[in-house]
Amino acid sequence: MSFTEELRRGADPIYQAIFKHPFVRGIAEGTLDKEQLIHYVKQDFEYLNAYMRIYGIAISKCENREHIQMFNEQIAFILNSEIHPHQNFCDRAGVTYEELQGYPLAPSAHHYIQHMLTSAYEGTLEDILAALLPCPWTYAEIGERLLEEVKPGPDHPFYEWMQFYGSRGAGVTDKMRVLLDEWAGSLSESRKLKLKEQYDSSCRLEYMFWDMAYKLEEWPV
Ligand SMILES: Cc1ncc(C[n+]2csc(CCO)c2C)c(N)n1
Repeated sequence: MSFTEELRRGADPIYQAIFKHPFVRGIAEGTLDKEQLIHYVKQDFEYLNAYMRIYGIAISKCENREHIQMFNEQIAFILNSEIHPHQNFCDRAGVTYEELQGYPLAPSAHHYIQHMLTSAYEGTLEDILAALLPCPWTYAEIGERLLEEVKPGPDHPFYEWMQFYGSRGAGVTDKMRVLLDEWAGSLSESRKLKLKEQYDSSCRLEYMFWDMAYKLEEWPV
């Protein structure tokens, strides 16, 4: 089994909890409230800004152009394409995308971003990939499962969202996995354990991000 297969298998209980989460079920069933969609997009807009900055830190640690290009392409993809699923949520909530931009981070989004930033500033490229990987991997699996289960037509309120994440194949997930598997091959068991901790934390924080949006989580004071 490859290193990233081991990571995925070890985190399976978290993946299963994400698939069952009421926000994800709400996408399948088209039952999310306007406020929940708005909270998600406000927080995710900031999350994606942070994600691009972390790609930038990763670029600063790259030793060849092939790797620089991969991270650079991913930044461009976030800027130009990841706006489509957000637009789907905005349309359903009856708001413009622009009015949801520039809000402060809620606790779980804050925690997730801090976790990725710590990996990026303190770690190596392997640490960064381990912390970034659950983002595309969980969304690709959610999208594929929802397309398979719901088989949405264009009249489903979250048709575009499901098409976007469910039909791109493994894409960036595979690119990150190939690199991480290659690099992890020469690492000690204790370093691999550290990478697993980075990966598992991001999986848990993916769960928390859905939960934050569903419960409209804010700082209590
Ligand atoms: C909390 C959260 N997690 C994952 C994604 C999905 N996503 C964000 S960037 C990206 C591509 C990485 O190059 C993917 C798949 C999201 N939008 N929000």
